[in-house]
Amino acid sequence: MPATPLPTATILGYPRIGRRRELKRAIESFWKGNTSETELQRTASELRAATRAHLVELGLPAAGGAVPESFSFYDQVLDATIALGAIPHRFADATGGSDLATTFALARGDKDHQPLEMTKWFDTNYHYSVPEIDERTPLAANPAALVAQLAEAAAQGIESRPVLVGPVTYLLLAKASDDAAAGFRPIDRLDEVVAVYAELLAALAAGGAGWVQLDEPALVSDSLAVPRAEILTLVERAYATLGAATERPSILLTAPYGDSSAALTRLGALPVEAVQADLVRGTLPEADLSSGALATAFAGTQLVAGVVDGRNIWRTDLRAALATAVRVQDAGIATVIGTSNSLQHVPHDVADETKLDARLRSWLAFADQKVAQVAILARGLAAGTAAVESELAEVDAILADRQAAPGVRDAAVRDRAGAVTAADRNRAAEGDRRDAQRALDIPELATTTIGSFPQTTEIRKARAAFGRGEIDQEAYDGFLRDEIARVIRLQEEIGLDVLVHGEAERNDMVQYFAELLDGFAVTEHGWVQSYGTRATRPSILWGDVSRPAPMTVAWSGYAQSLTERPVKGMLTGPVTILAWSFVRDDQPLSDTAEQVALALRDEIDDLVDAGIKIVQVDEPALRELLPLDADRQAAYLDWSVGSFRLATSGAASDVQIHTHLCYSEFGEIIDAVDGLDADVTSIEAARSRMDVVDPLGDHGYSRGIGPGVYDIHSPRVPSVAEQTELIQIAAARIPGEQLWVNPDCGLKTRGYEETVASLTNLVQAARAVRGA
Ligand code: MET
Ligand SMILES: [Zn+2]
Repeated sequence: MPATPLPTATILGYPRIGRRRELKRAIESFWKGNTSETELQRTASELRAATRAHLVELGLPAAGGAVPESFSFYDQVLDATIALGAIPHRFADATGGSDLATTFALARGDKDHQPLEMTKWFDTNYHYSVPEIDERTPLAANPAALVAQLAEAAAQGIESRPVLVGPVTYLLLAKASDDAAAGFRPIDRLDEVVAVYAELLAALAAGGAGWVQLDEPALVSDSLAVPRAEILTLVERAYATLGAATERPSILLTAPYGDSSAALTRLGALPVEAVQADLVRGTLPEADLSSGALATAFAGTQLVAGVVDGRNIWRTDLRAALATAVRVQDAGIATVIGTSNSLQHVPHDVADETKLDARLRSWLAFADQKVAQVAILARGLAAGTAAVESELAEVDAILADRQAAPGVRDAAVRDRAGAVTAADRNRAAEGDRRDAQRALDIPELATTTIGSFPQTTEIRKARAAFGRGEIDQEAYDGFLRDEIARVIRLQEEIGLDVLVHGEAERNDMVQYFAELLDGFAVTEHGWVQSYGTRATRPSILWGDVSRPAPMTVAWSGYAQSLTERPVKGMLTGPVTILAWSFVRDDQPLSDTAEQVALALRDEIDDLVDAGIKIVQVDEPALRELLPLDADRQAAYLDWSVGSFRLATSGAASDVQIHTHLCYSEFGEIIDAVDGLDADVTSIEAARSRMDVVDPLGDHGYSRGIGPGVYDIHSPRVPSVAEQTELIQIAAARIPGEQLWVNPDCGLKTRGYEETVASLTNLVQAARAVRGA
């Protein structure tokens, strides 16, 4: 039993990067050698202290473990790797010195070591460093950082709660290292890993921790290697052991990012002191709630009701959130107000957005506002709804204002979306399109790129100068036109078949469109960590979406005017625009996607009128938004594919529609990819050495396909021989007239030298295979 119960207000985690991305700057300056490790540690420690004090100021109790210790230099999964001492053998000679040095060595690699792979964390746009585990990976508890942070907090008069990715999730997110025997699965080492967690917990208890938080989002996912029912059994096994440990803090077990309702009663029965449920994405187990089974399971266990949404930036409907928490409490369960997941996915503070429209701003809640909301709800839960009636009424009024505000609902947009018919989602038959597109005169094994060319310092400088008003529109446009002309000439010289304009005008493939569409707003400081020191600034999609004017036609049309070869128009698809923005929560995502699709449909029309014959609509986030919950996947794939088809089906048969998806694990969505009905699809494949061509071959995929032959994630230049071999692997399974030759993804993060060398080799490789 907990010595002290968890206070009734908590959050699962807070942004780590700093209000002005101080941590990013400090780390990058350390990487450059401008500051010492001691200085970096001092900055980090100051940032942590400021965060703890700020959370208390915002209403989290200083005592009792309400304040999470969720700092990370780089990534929380990597932190768990360090805490478990699970350093892959291949890094044995690369670690060194301190935990921090090891962290950066694993995250970034060096000339002799590929870094740990990075992949998306559940259905978010945050990337974690994938642990590599085999039978012999060392495991040894390393609680130093966790204990030190606890002591730091104590010195500040705050009793904080260390946060760690839990053992089951950690192992399910790991991959078997290259040294592992065939059939080895990291999860096979669960018992050993749990023993190390027990040691970590003992060290935390000795260090004075009253509570520890162990995150097990694996509990809500159907997308992991182990079926969900089995994950629950593994969690039960792990926490039976951890719960039985005598030297440990009280355990808060969390199940963020999705629906744990089917597991919640069993989780409540575990020998832990608190369990969190995401009640935004998820629901309560109604039958067990009304029968009393949930209360029985939770006897002696607190339930952290995750009623404040940690994934979006809208003010919580406090009345509804409180009602949910009250239902749990009235069932006889000790209830704590919490967030649905860590606030690491939202920016710091709405108050920083002084340039945002005041009315829009009043509807928003970033991390700080969400903490304050948690505190209000906790007061309401303790003292009754009446005690917080004025706060609830204030939110009621704000939500009503939002619903009634101009632009939130645009009759013309809604009428048009309402009139969409099935015919609007269908193009002519595939064969007819193939015939009509022969006029494009595209060779077998046609070579092309994915869209962006290197974003050079000069491009960034020009954009910044234009942003500051130092150069005018005319000068900036002239700069971009010169850049486009250069990129077109370069592609002709290299000998590519289908050209691109290079995307020099785009700061970001989503934000560019968000700035030109109605219904979006852009923030000034709304940074969210994407991975390591990288952050993105998602736009806010707040209203009905429409296109006041063409967005890309001038650039693409200009590029096409410079060459005889076809230039691909380049658009970002509806799902990706939604996935990488903060989207409205007052209507189904599918409705929002339809509006974006209609705007893109008009853009394609205008591109074609301007002489563009090939249009690529990128959907790299199609896989990312796939719900973790298997029950919700079919409906998602249906609307997401439908929105792509709505965007692209206005194109006549002689217009070739391309799409691009940059990941290779697409076996599970191959039917959906087929359903997009794009004439040509490019996908990532180089790193997996064309693994995707087998599923495609088995599937009998009949349209154009461009499996990447050039890994653009590193500056390495792939040789002609290497790219030839990859093309040959693909050509063995896919007929030449269907096969395209292209890199894995866009080139914007690459330098020119390596890009030119790699593309030159790519063209030669395609010619070699064609000639063979
Ligand atoms: C993340 S997918 C990127 C596609 C985009 N057209 C580019 O080349 O950059
Ligand atoms: Zn890509």
